[in-house]
Amino acid sequence: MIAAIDKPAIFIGPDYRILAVNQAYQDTYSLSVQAGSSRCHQISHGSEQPCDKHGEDCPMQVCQQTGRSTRVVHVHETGKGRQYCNILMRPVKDEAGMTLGFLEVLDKVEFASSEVKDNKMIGNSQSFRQMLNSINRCAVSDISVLLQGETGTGKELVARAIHDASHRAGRPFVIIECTGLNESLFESELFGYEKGAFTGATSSKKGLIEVAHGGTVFFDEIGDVPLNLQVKLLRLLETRSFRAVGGLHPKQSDFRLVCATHKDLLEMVEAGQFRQDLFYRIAGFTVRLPPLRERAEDIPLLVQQFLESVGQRHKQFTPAAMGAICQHNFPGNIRELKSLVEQACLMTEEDGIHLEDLPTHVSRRLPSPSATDNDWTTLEKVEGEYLSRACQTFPGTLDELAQRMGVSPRTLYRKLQKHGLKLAREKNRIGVQ
Ligand SMILES: Nc1ncnc2c1ncn2[C@@H]1O[C@H](COP(=O)(O)OP(=O)(O)OP(=O)(O)O)[C@@H](O)[C@H]1O
Repeated sequence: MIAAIDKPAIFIGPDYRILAVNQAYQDTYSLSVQAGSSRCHQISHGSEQPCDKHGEDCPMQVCQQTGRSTRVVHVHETGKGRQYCNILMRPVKDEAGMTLGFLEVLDKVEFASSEVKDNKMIGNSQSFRQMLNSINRCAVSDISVLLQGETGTGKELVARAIHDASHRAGRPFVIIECTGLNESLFESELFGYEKGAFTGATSSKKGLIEVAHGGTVFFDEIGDVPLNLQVKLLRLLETRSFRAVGGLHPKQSDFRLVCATHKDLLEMVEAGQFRQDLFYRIAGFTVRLPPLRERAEDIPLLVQQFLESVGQRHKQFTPAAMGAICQHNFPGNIRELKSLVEQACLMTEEDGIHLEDLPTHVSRRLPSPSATDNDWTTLEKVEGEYLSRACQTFPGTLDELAQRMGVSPRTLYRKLQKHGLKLAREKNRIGVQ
């Protein structure tokens, strides 16, 4: 029966001994499995100790405690190096309800890595693994997913990973940027238009929703959709049907919905800024993306990844420089770290990157305010003052300033709007991609 499973699979006893194994499992690991004597942790972790003895949750113990199936993401030592695996562990019982053993079935996680690897989501920390677990759980179904995380935490990357791990992988992945959406953009970009629908519509154009048919639509910054458009969005999500501008007949599109936000949507619902019915429609399953400061142990790995991605793998940060980076709190998260590494590489011709090569806000930690009440100020005020100075003095475009600050242009645009600021040189328009 185990040979009939088309994924790597084993059947194990309560003493971790592998009692049956299929070929796909044998092919995954460099060590050969001796059914009846090899133990699962020896093969998958190269360890004489069960997983829980070296810091990972043992899925078999969870099954024993709960009597139910469980899923967990582990790093396994495969024939191709260390690889993330999504493990399904299922207790197998006899007619009397006695547990005979446990069936373990593996899915290799292709979109993430615990080592430096091109085009993968990199990380090793507990919070990163929890996020992978959530991604794996929701990717296989068609449930609507809400990605909740600060700017630069990788929401777009996760949305793509969910799409790539789903049955829709071969179909389009369409991004709709909600910041700056107004009524006319919403209709023409999302639903398309017919020839002659308005001045300038010299030919008909398909909307993004139609283009996405069979695939995934990613609404980025869904919290920025104005209230008047939320009703239209809700109608689209409920019926999956729409009408092109100037079109007579409704069209249908079959798409999977993934949304992202850095805002607290429930708070917005309470404040009357976000429709409750829309919230429940989009938040079928929520994935939380941890900020970089919560996964600081991943910083050295990510730094190495970014050095490689700019072709500078021979360069190394000195321990003092790496120490300063690890202590920085990264409001722009992974995007900020990436641009920090790129900038630091430009600052030195040598292989060693020193503390002095880092921007001063990273190399010199700000003195903390003393304990007297008068010394404290709000972050909002500091942010406003900093941005106001930047707007007055920065000679480049909004895109360039955003890169310097380690945030996306959209985030910077939002922040400038919030503080009522404008960059004199700014010429870029932000809208639907
Ligand atoms: N785990 C990761 N490993 C490697 N690179 C990552 C990881 N997560 C994010 N990145 C990189 O960080 C940058 C920011 O990621 P992304 O654009 O997905 O963030 P975001 O949360 O959508 O940002 P925003 O809210 O500002 O739109 C990208 O260059 C992305 O490739």
